[in-house]
Amino acid sequence: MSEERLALLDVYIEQAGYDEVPDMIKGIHFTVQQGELVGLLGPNGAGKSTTIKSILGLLKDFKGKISFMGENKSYAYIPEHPILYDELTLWEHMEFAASVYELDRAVFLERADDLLHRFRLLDEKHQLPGKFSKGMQQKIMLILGFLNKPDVYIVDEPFIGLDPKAIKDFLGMLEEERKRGAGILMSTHVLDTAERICSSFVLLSGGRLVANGTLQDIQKQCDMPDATLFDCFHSLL
Ligand SMILES: Nc1ncnc2c1ncn2[C@@H]1O[C@H](COP(=O)(O)OP(=O)(O)OP(=O)(O)O)[C@@H](O)[C@H]1O
Repeated sequence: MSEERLALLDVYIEQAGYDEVPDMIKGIHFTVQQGELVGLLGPNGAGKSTTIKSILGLLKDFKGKISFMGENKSYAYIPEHPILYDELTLWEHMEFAASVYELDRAVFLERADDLLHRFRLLDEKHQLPGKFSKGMQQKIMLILGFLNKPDVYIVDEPFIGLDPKAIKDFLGMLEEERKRGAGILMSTHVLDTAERICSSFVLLSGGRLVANGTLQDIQKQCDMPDATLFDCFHSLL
């Protein structure tokens, strides 16, 4: 990534956590630049979700600074577990999101149609998503996230539950958004996909930052010049 690119998200976490352990994560800083896809990696319990909660402003004892920059200073959060209203249809969810984002009606209708088509949910648009499969519900979260075309995406483990076609559609959409200039932070355990699609990585362990940089930077840090991300990950942890 070139140095002149704008940092859209600047994360500086001095410490954050929960009542019992207020410093569950500590000393974590990194940026997400325009057009960059940053993989947030680490074993179970490493602090990935806590980092995301800190960025979203959900932790009361947070110490540090989170700065969103960019044209609109807008972001979308795509959670790991779908959060849906039982009494709203898929289309009503989309209309609700559009009104929160204050999207122009014509823009909304065009994007909505495109997204429903891409994720193959056109036939289900007037149905209640409560009875949809987990993967279909996950696709709704992706659709709602992509609707606003924000500056920054924060995506928590998107691959679990999606079928291979949906993963391909999702990755295609991410690529388009990167090309548009959006920055993406994505937590995942799927290291081979992360290695293929991410431009840089933030590796956490035990609530601390273990590595931050491109695959090349991380290979250098491990002194394993041709190693895969998977091998570097295990060497560093
Ligand atoms: N609400 C909470 N209250 C207290 N401790 C919590 C809470 N949520 C998470 N933790 C603890 O914070 C630590 C980091 O958890 P976190 O969910 O951030 O890890 P993660 O890297 O996202 O893990 P996974 O890959 O399993 O999702 C863990 O030790 C966990 O037990």
